[in-house]
Amino acid sequence: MKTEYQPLSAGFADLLLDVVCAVDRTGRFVYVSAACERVFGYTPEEMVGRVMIDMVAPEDRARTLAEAGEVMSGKDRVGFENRYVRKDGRLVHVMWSARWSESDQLRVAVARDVTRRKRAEAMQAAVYAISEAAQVAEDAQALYRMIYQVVSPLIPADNFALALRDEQTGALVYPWYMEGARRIMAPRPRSLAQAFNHVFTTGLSLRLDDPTWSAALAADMAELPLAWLGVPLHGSKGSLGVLALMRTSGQTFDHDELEALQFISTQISMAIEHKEMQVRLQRQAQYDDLTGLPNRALLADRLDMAIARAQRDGRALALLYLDLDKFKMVNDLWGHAAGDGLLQEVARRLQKSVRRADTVARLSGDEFVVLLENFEPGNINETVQKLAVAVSQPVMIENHVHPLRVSIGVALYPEHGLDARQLLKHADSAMYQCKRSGGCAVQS
Ligand SMILES: Nc1nc2c(ncn2[C@@H]2O[C@H](COP(=O)(O)OP(=O)(O)OP(=O)(O)O)[C@@H](O)[C@H]2O)c(=O)[nH]1
Repeated sequence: MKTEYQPLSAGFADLLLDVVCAVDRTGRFVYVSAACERVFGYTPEEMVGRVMIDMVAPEDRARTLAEAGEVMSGKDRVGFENRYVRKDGRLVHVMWSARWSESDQLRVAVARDVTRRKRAEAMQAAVYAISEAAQVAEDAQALYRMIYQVVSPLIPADNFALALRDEQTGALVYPWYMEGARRIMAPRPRSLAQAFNHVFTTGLSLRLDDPTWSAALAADMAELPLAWLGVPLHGSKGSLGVLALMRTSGQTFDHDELEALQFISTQISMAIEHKEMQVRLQRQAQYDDLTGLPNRALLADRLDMAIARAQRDGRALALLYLDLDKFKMVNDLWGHAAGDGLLQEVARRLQKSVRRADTVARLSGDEFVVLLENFEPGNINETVQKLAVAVSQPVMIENHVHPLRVSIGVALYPEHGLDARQLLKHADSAMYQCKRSGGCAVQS
């Protein structure tokens, strides 16, 4: 039975939450239902007559035209997704159901806003990507870059900056940022630093569209960042720093973007903390806490590599084993802290006496090793003498001049050994011989 009742003509289309639309052969909208204003930001009057493809995000245009071709060839299509640029400049993710009406010579379609679902999927993927980055990033800088690569497609901005708490001073430092054409981070006006500090000290997110902040920025810089979004990074032991995005295009950040950045910042904080701990542990495993010099483990690695290079290039290397004479007396007379200070001073003196490419390591207590690469064996006495003189300068301890002496034993590659163990053993026993004989400077 044919009914006279025509639902669409009764205004039903305008009650739908999805957008109903029709596009003619030339690609222009000829009809759009009222929901278009919610989805695209344009009223039906503003949309009708416009060329559909002009409203599609540029990156999605080619495949959108291909899809339109499929529909016009008579295929009913459901589930195609693309992005439109809304009137306010933001992107909206749309899922389509469309078919060609031969009688009307129109493409008729229903569009559903799937931005929220897309965002939720993107957030999940971002959280996963960041936790993976924390595992695979080689160092902190690599991790910061990966964080940027995850965040930037999620919340587009032309400036991105990570500000982190400096362990020594407790103040914010800026270890990583990415700038757009209009540079903001490098000049870093005072008011911008204030915005970072505000988020850092309050632990609260900030969207910089507050007119008082903007005025302060305007006074500081000619090219004002019109939008700034900063979220705190909370670590397990307090504030880690701030992650901020800046737009100079005039487009502000919306509440959804603030929420997205806040959501992902938890994962970012965990990743940064994880990496910081890894770096600390790595450092502790390779360096001596007191002097900052390479420890026995790192020396072993460097020595192996140096021997391999010396062997390949047919060059010599020298290993000097140093032990302070009567160091125990310093501890006994002036206390352990004074002894520590003296060991640090010896480390400084040794480092100043060799080339940057050479290695000065602390093995334990008052024992140090110096590894000299590309060494001319004929210069050994002169070199040892130079080091002995540098180390043996008297030190001031609590306003007393304390004399300092050192025993040094030398091993040369390949003369005294072909591997690390042989060389260390030779240099060590040469040093003991030196010490037993009452403090000679050179003994190989
Ligand atoms: N202050 C300080 N002392 C240390 C540290 N590590 C080891 N020592 C002390 O350094 C001393 C090293 O021992 P020895 O090499 O036998 O002392 P020495 O008086 O130099 O003896 P000789 O080498 O025979 O002249 C010991 O008293 C250790 O307790 C440290 O990190 N700081």
